[in-house]
Amino acid sequence: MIELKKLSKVFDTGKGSLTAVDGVELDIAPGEIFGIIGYSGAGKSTLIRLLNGLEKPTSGSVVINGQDITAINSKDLRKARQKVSMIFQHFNLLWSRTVKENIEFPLEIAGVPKEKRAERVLELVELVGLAGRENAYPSQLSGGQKQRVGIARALANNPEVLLCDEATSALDPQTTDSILDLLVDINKRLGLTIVLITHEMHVIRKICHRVAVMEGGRIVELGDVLNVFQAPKENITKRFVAQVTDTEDSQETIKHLRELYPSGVLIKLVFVGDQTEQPILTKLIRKYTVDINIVQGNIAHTQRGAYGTLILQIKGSQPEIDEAIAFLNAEDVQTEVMAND
Ligand SMILES: Nc1ncnc2c1ncn2[C@@H]1O[C@H](COP(=O)(O)OP(=O)(O)OP(=O)(O)O)[C@@H](O)[C@H]1O
Repeated sequence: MIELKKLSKVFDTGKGSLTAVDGVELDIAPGEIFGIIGYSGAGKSTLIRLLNGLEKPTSGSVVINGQDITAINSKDLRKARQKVSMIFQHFNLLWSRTVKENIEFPLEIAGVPKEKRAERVLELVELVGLAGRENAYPSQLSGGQKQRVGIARALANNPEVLLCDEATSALDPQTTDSILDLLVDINKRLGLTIVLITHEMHVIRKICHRVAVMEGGRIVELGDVLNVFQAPKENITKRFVAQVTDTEDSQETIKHLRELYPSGVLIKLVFVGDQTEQPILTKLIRKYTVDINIVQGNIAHTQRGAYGTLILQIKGSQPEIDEAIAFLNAEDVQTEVMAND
């Protein structure tokens, strides 16, 4: 669906050149919700602007549905852009137009006849849950409602790809969740491919199937969301995962837990998918003569299944503890001893 090949963008800043996107190779499948996460300056916005042809690459190509959008003339590019639409952090609505008129705008530009436009606007208003608010002006809407207008407008010309540029960053947590639910719903109902950029791991966790982590213009880690949560490789990815799971493995945290739980073994367990629903700890306690304290726990649900971490204090004789850990590993629970007395 989307193929990025050796994609680079170098800006001439006056003080020298700056590589914002550096040799990115990426394939995004049709119907996928793909997230790109990175801190400010990582190159996410530049990458997304390259994806919709707003920015021309210095080298490499962007192929969408077999068409290289970096190698076509401006007329064809305009056409290709209709297949790729976008929603923005600050909504970018026309303030002097009502909800209905904002949604109608891209249809007018595409030359859709008036009657057809009215029909389509009605459908879109229903789809994004704005029925009854058609004649309101953006200034009369909440942030979440404004983004719903943005989504309806982006879907007006039946795009194949929806790009989301920090689409929920200006919203409160509850509204963020409702907009993310709407995106998942649209993805399922319309089979739309969604590519989003964000600096919030919560967004990736909640709706993405796969994630790429960007740093210094490069993709430094890429994978299925559940795998990345379970076993982040790069330090930057670990920091993003910690945003959501809350079980930071920093020396500071371990020291603090050790002070609170000074004896026995402190062990971190990682459960994935179906395991999160199994009574593994019950089995463990029945089988081995060890005492267990639950020190910290967390479960996160992703589009690819659940992911949980648990920190336990296990007390008992060393051979019993070793056997208990071997049992957990045999049950495919990932374990990591954080401290041992
Ligand atoms: N038009 C431009 N001219 C010069 N430098 C640019 C331009 N656009 C972006 N940059 C630089 O490219 C780098 C990547 O910026 P980009 O906006 O893509 O990052 P980002 O990950 O989206 O960060 P943010 O979330 O802060 O926008 C930054 O160092 C930025 O200053």
